[in-house]
Amino acid sequence: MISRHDIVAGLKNRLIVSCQAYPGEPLRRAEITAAMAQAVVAGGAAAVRVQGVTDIAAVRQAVEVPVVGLIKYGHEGVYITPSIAHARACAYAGANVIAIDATLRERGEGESFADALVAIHDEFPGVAIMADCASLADAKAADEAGADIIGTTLAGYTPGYEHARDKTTGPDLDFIRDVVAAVSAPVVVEGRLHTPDHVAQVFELGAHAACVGTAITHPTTITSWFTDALPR
Ligand SMILES: CC(=O)N[C@H](C=O)[C@@H](O)[C@H](O)[C@H](O)COP(=O)(O)O
Repeated sequence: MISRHDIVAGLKNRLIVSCQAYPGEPLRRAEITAAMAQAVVAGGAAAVRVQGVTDIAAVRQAVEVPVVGLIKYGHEGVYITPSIAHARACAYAGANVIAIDATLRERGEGESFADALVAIHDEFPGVAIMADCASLADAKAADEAGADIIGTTLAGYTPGYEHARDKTTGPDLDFIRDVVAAVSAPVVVEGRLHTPDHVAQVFELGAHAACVGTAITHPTTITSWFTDALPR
């Protein structure tokens, strides 16, 4: 079996594509997510990021590339794989990498990011952990805890958090620069990468891999970018 270190090494200089539809949206069906995953892999995606056990299981069957799994539980506070039980569910569904909120915020179950990391590494040694961070403090703590990947996913999305960063238009380049300089784990840049130029920029800053969601797989938002350009 391929080790979690090999999974992460295989993502170097590659693109991960997040295939997610949100609650109530027309594309929110596992077979559609699986087809979307196949489509982005055909375009060169080296891994796919998928939310929810049903979608993770469907995508695991549909593509050969690593699946970065997460469970969103609610949409406020700590909502990305907020407990060890959620992380376990991702692993059982077939995720090769599990994305977990790595902010230093309080969480309901009282389990920290580090608790979840230790539990999953212990129970599923082949599964890598991606620390979804919102701040430099999160990234340093996650690196210290032994995260396999440091992700910039949550920068700009943690209102009220003492370490919160403003939501930049496009990627938060200052944050990315600081994280790359501060941690030893590979950095996957995720969040508001809307153009190929954004992707090129973050690799220049030292990203290990880039993860793009909305700009590739969320047609409602992409359409609104175009309708916003129509004459009024
Ligand atoms: C903040 C949060 O909950 N991010 C989520 C994480 O899984 C997704 O909604 C994003 O689409 C994903 O991070 C990719 O980012 P972007 O869609 O900007 O390329």
